[in-house]
Amino acid sequence: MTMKITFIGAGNMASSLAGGLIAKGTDPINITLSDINEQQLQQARRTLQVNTTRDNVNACQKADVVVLAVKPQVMDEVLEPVKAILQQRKPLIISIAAGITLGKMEAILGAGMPIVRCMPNTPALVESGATGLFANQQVSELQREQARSIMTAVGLALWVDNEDQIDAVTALSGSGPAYFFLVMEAMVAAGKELGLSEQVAKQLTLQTALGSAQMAITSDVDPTELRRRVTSPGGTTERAIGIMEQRQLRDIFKQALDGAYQRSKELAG
Ligand SMILES: NC(=O)C1=CN([C@@H]2O[C@H](COP(=O)(O)OP(=O)(O)OC[C@H]3O[C@@H](n4cnc5c(N)ncnc54)[C@H](OP(=O)(O)O)[C@@H]3O)[C@@H](O)[C@H]2O)C=CC1
Ligand SMILES: O=C(O)[C@@H]1CCC=N1
Repeated sequence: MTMKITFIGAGNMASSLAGGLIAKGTDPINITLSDINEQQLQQARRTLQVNTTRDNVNACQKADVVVLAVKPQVMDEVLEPVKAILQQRKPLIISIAAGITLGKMEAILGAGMPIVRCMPNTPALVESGATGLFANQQVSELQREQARSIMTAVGLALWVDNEDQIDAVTALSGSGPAYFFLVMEAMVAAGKELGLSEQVAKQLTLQTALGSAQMAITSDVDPTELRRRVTSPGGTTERAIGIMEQRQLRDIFKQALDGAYQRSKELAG
């Protein structure tokens, strides 16, 4: 379906999403990126050949879909100046901002606006993103399909059952890439301690992460069983996993995700 899409905010996430859409066949002529930062816009023009502007109101003039891709902390100041044009035209609004609730956006923009709140993640940049979406009552079936197709262009996109679950998605897959990167950092450092060069430790770590994710995704077997198959009785993995369990790794993840979930709630302001 041909639609004109405007991104307000042309940072990491907007350029990943726009890049994914273009890779999947959207003509860059139908994409506009609006930002206060000229450097971001220059880069977008150079790498994506999209339309760019520093005028958010102008960027909303012809859009069928407006993606809000600014930091949660500036959402109020971004929405106030565009609210009249959005009210007049009622495009589909898709917010990717962490924590900003539908209620908050409806309160600023006024009633009757179709809004999808969603949470993608940075692997969208390599078309391997994971996104949770939730729509308000004003979003039509066609608009639901538009929102889903935008997010599917950069990876997996799943509707969740209620808005609260978007905060859970934020804690799980929104922030999730950082958890895996931390594990990679820790494994490379530990490999170095055991005498491997940085380069070898890094290559082996990254390939192991990729292989494990590919196995878990492509196999019918769940991660618990896949782990069991690596863990020979009395072997090396058993020793390592035993230490992780003893150090309460599961509890650390539980607390960490809970912290991210609470922070998502706080960001609503
Ligand atoms: N990074 C991530 O992993 C994820 C982020 N998100 C959400 O996506 C949103 C964007 O994040 P991200 O792309 O990382 O952030 P970035 O900081 O990379 O991009 C935001 C852009 O918005 C610009 N901006 C600030 N004020 C305005 C304004 N008034 N009008 C237009 N543009 C403006 C910023 O300019 P300047 O830099 O000059 O301030 C910046 O270029 C956030 O709300 C975040 O919660 C969602 C999922 C994952
Ligand atoms: O850390 C953040 O607040 C954003 C949202 C999810 C990933 N990055």
